[in-house]
Amino acid sequence: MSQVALVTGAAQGLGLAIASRLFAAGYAVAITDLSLERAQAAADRLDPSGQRSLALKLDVDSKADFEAALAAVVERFGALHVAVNNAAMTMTTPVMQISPEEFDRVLSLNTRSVFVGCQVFGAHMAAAGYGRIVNMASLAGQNGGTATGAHYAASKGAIVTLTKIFAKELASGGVTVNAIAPGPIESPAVRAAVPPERMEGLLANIPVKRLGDADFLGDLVVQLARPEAYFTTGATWDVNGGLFMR
Ligand SMILES: NC(=O)C1=CN([C@@H]2O[C@H](COP(=O)(O)OP(=O)(O)OC[C@H]3O[C@@H](n4cnc5c(N)ncnc54)[C@H](O)[C@@H]3O)[C@@H](O)[C@H]2O)C=CC1
Ligand SMILES: CC(C)c1ccc(C(=O)O)c(O)c1O
Repeated sequence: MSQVALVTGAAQGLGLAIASRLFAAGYAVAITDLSLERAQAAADRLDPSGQRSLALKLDVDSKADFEAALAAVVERFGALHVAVNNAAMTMTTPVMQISPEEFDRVLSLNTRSVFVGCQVFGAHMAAAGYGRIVNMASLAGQNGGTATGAHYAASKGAIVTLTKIFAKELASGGVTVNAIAPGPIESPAVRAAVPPERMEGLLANIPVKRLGDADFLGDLVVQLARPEAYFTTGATWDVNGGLFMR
């Protein structure tokens, strides 16, 4: 039986790249997203036979959706070994104009979702005595991001802290919890956020002068998901072309 992974926000972008690399590494993969149709379309492209994939609706704002997705994965594949809390939203509003409601919305979708995902998936994994959780943070959570993304940056910084807390809590259950903090990665979201005329300026600021590679992030998840990766937990893996160094 294959090892089993679940990725949130996996219908496109980095989540899809991560799901694809896990699938290529032999995992059975649950591709989850806000829209079941988009998750199903991504799963159909990845795995036309449907033998090692499962498309699910999982709105990360809903704890019930996490619980239902876990139950569906266990029913179909028998277990869940790897969970990637990837889904998030961005909003761009000058920091002094962000309303409390907008702040709450971003923190709920980006941070509370990771908290709930670690609780729900972590409890299942710890009961089984084994698991791997990877949380998607961001360079913005390390360096403060931009003046129009204060809530986004704060939401991602909090993921780094939550990752350490759950790593300690779940270690005795054989579960590791790590975060990845990417800088700008070649992806639909970066292409949408950075118009062509601003791309040169962005690249000029990156020490390696290139965008990051989404498949590399997927391969990093595959490495962190290996049983042999038991000794890295609570860590945040920077993938940012030199934009932030500890
Ligand atoms: N693209 C980049 O360069 C960077 C991305 N990141 C992080 O990587 C992750 C993925 O980013 P991208 O692929 O660029 O984003 P994206 O916007 O292309 O994809 C996000 C996916 O999440 C889904 N989603 C949105 N709300 C959801 C909800 N409530 N429940 C479930 N799914 C939902 C969307 O439908 C979409 O499929 C995010 O956590 C983001 O903050 C971090 C640093 C850089
Ligand atoms: C694709 C989005 C807008 C994006 C771009 C850059 C960063 C970063 O450098 O930290 C992000 O976190 C993003 O989400």
